[in-house]
Amino acid sequence: MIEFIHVEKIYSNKVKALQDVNVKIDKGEFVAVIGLSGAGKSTLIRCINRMHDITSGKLIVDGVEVNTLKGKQIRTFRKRIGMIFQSFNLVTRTSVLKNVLVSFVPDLPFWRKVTGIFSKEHKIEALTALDQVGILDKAYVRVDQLSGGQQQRVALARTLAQQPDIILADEPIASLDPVTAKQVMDDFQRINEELKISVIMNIHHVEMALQYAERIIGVRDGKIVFDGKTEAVTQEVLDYIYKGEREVQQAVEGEQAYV
Ligand SMILES: Nc1ncnc2c1ncn2[C@@H]1O[C@H](COP(=O)(O)OP(=O)(O)OP(=O)(O)O)[C@@H](O)[C@H]1O
Repeated sequence: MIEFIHVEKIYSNKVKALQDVNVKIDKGEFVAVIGLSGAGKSTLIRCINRMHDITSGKLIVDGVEVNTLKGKQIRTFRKRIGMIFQSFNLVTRTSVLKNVLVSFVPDLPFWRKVTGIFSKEHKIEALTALDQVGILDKAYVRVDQLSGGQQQRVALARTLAQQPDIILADEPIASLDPVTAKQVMDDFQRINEELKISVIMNIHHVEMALQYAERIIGVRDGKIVFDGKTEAVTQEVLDYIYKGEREVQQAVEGEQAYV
């Protein structure tokens, strides 16, 4: 479980990116975080794996208070949390398989790191991850010969090979065409349902968020202004998240989902 308790994040330039954030996310949930550009969505998800330090409050992930972790503890903790980016973050001039095998590098003995030789078990795990996202046949293809959607699947396979409990996805479909974006969202859904991995996704495509996530968190000016089931998201709710219209706020007073 991920729990934010009165979390605040102030960047060194004094920008308050998160203000009094209180959220609990259970294992296996598929959560989409939506809101305007600059609302604090990336900051919210990047605090979970300690890419950013929180300024105050508590952030607890599976019983671990994230901000008390140090050095090697952070690396061990991060292995359980996969991260997917808009830009895929792959080494494009090498094979798909090698890109997935990279996820094992931190665990390798020194000589294997130096020689780049991976064990048969690691290769099988990497190929299994590629199979899980439907691109096993591309294992020996160079990444720069793949489409954007296929590259995002390689990134997803690399994360799966880590066997994470949680996947954080920061705008994973932002640079994909609508058809490919849908395929990648299908992958996330399958992984979430079949492997019971929690997915917390920062996403600008509201329709996609509503179609795939079971829960929506709306962020505005660093505050959570909506947190509820996807079915509860109406046009009024979206106006509230994106525009913060006072009339809307008054109209929905008393609704539990608004916070
Ligand atoms: N490293 C940083 N240093 C200083 N300010 C930052 C940093 N990262 C983000 N900010 C600021 O914090 C606020 C929240 O940014 P964040 O990137 O979390 O928003 P976002 O909702 O993810 O936006 P987008 O949808 O454009 O990615 C913004 O005002 C942004 O300018």
